[in-house]
Amino acid sequence: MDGAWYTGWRHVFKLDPDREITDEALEAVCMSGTDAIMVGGSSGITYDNTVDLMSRIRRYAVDCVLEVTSLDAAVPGFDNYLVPLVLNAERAEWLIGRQTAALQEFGHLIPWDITAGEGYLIMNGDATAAVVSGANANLNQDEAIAYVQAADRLLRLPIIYIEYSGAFGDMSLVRRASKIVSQAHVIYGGGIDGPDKAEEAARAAHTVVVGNIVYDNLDAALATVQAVKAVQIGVS
Ligand SMILES: CC(C)=CCC/C(C)=C/CC/C(C)=C/CC/C(C)=C/CC/C(C)=C/CC/C(C)=C/CC/C(C)=C/COP(=O)(O)OP(=O)(O)O
Ligand SMILES: O=P(O)(O)OC[C@@H](O)CO
Ligand SMILES: [Mg+2]
Repeated sequence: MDGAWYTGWRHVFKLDPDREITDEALEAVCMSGTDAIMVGGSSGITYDNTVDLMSRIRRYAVDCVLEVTSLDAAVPGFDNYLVPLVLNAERAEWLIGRQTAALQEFGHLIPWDITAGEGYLIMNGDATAAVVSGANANLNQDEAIAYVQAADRLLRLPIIYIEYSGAFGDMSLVRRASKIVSQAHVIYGGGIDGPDKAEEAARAAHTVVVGNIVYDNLDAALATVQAVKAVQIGVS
């Protein structure tokens, strides 16, 4: 693993431009000590709601990263950009088709030095991202690990995102993934509802992403920051 901009992240909050957040809640999230705010969502993302959320986060010093899921919402001005590729999508459209279509239109504008691809392995079939991309989440652990190895060793993607959005995942899979990668950075997200699950995930993944609980229970969300920072990943 090199010293790329994401390698120091242990804890990240993901905020959805399509959901409401008060100024007070946003301030608490941005001042929480998290390593970065990732802006992204699977549906309802527009240029206007993305610009609006970015400019509100920009009042704070925290790094602000856009996960680009729609060309319409490719907003300039973020610190970094992440482009998802769904590894276990049923159709190539979600693995590489939409991305190459975007490059034909936008390729000359992309700030490559602050942009990285992320190989999404979507393991919760009920997650919006799984439904949108038709991901085959019905994988056993060995099959899932084969995707991780393909992304790391064959495609040499810099980031592998094990996504259980809405449900807490199999930490033994995440641990195995973090242990087996040769160069990729493993991000885990899904179902973290407070410090206990955050700590468990932090022992298994390089980076832990906390999303929906920000909107459902802010205090529990804020408590995940210290929980993650207090432990080290338990793989080597
Ligand atoms: C200067 C300038 C204009 C900068 C922009 C530069 C830039 C980097 C442009 C990118 C160009 C490019 C190649 C874009 C590709 C865009 C694209 C259409 C990609 C496809 C994305 C994709 C595979 C989407 C599928 C769904 C998915 C994996 C989403 C990931 C995010 C996610 C899971 C969010 C969580 O969603 P949420 O709504 O919270 O879900 P729940 O309901 O489960 O909570
Ligand atoms: O919303 P939750 O379930 O915390 O998941 C976080 C993130 O992985 C979503 O893309
Ligand atoms: Mg969400």
